[in-house]
Amino acid sequence: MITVRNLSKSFGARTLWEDLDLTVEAGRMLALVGASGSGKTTLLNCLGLLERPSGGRILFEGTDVTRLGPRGRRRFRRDELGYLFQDYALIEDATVRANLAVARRRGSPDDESVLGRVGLAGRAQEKVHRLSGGERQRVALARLLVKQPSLVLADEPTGALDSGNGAMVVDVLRELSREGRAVVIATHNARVRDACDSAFDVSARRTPATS
Ligand SMILES: Nc1ncnc2c1ncn2[C@@H]1O[C@H](COP(=O)(O)OP(=O)(O)OP(=O)(O)O)[C@@H](O)[C@H]1O
Repeated sequence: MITVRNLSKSFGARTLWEDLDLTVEAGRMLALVGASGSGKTTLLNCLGLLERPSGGRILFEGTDVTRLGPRGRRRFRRDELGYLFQDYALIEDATVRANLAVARRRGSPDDESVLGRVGLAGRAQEKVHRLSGGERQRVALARLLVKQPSLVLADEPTGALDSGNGAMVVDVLRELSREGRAVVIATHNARVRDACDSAFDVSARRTPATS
């Protein structure tokens, strides 16, 4: 699904990582681990084409997506990618239903089934800004279930949550991987790391990984 070859990233004179190689196949979950500041979020941003690597290639189903122009990058993000960030990235002053509608595409499951899956049955008409942090993260999860992206990138998705909500996030990400999506999760949480098929230590940065 996604393969990284000889990837490097520097900010000025500071090199975060270089010669980074990893592969995540469809149906697999990879944990990105490593010390704070080692560049996990930066790697996720490179995979999501939000940031350009300093060198190397990112192949998505054989295509080097680092070479895409602005339109190709937008299309890749729109059609293939799903994000789960700690700040939820939701439209705060819109309803839960409107937030799900943004991700809807042909063949998406209906709102009530995904809201039921994340424990928000009957909440579609509520405004997102009135929801708690855990509920917002569940809306973000529901949006992933609606979008059904091929590649899911999650940055500390359980960081601000209690253990029940954290376990639900991991369960839903696992469900998405079982359905054939590749899932990459940056995390400091040992339970989340252990729930993944394998872990890649960004601090080590020369260790090849396959998931
Ligand atoms: N646009 C930027 N310009 C300069 N430095 C940056 C930029 N973005 C990130 N960095 C630096 O790169 C380093 C890695 O940041 P990143 O957020 O990727 O680390 P991380 O492993 O995700 O950290 P944490 O576990 O604390 O979330 C940090 O030192 C950060 O300050």
